Amino acid sequence: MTLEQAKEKLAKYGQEHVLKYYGELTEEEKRGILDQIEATDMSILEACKHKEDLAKKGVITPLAAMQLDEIEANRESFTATGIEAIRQGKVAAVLLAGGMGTRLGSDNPKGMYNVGLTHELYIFECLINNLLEVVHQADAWIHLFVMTSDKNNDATITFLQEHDYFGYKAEYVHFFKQEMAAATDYEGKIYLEEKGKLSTSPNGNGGWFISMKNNGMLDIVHNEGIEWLNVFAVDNVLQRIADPCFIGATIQRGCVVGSKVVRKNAPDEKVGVMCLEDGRPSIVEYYELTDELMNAKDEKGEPAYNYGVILNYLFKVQDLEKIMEEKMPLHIVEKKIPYLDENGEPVKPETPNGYKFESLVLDMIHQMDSCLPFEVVRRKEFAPIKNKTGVDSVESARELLVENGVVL
Ligand SMILES: CC(=O)N[C@H]1[C@@H](OP(=O)(O)O)O[C@H](CO)[C@@H](O)[C@@H]1O
Repeated sequence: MTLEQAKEKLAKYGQEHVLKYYGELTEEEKRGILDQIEATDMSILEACKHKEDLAKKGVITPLAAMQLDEIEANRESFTATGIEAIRQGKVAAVLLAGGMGTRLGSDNPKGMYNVGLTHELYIFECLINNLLEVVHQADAWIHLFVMTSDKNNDATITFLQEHDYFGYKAEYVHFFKQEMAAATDYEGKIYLEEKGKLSTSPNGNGGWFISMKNNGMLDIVHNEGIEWLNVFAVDNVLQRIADPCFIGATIQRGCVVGSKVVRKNAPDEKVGVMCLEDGRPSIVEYYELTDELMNAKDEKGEPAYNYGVILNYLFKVQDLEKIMEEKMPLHIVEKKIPYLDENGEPVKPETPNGYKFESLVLDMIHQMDSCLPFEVVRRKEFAPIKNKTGVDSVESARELLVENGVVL
């Protein structure tokens, strides 16, 4: 993009200020900021002007989950169907690993965090071990796509290479980067992180499939005949990946998405809840859950929205391709964004000072025609590591790993 073109684009969105220091930049920095301006989707920034409308949901009603007793009664048959699909190469896994271990006090990618006590045991290693169990059970390799971000791509690739992918077969591991979105002040003006660099952050986990497409991953998907993608988050060290029983249940029920859920342990637990929205499957994220929904009861007096998602979804590729062109809802999140003050000095704010813009994977569920909420046993499959200590932490995950026979 030329300087003239950049100016034109910026003028359209009222963002001319980002070129304030352009005259002081080296040739390389000039190229850098022009490239960034070209790559940034600025239309989304308009969203802060009608922020209130963004999170508006339709009419929410309960959606029943397939519960543990029903799953147990059909385990053999579901598992056989799942194993068959895996052997035919129809299933791949997608690890969402664009995040950093910041909240765990680390500057590394989150997956590089060591949860071991007497020996090294990294988050990535736990996940790969879990997937390897299925590889052995099915006696077939499963393609693993790893989504990184600008912030952690090189470190992630080097780390996994250095550790020989923890025993995974290298040809079956593919990396792709998630895209970045600009971060702004409360007026929707993009911050500068450096004189020649816009402030950006990863665009949320909802961009995973588009990023796969933009990075050529769908060629692999098509060439290999992959029909199902099991998307999962880096932080849950206990989760079963490409779980044959879950795959088989989703296929047998004729659903285009499966979503692993746990029974919530408290009305305000920080998990998205499965529901119907205007009659279609949907998820209300915990920070958007109203008190009314939180406390609603069904006819048996049980909480009506009692199933929380653990961020482990099985999507049918064909249906993902159908919705690819549809616009996803935007979520605006308040955040601490490092910026340059009016004198061009870098500032690291202590409190939130602006917005970042994200699309969320859970919104894709609402774009799908059918979804099977599939209950799993919390203490066997849900040990998310969000913090260092307390709820959903390194400590609680260690306890659960030990309980499940993992030596730390
Ligand atoms: C946007 C998104 O996918 N949010 C997920 C994700 O939330 P966190 O904010 O990362 O804790 O993980 C939760 C499970 O640990 C899940 O319940 C929730 O829906």
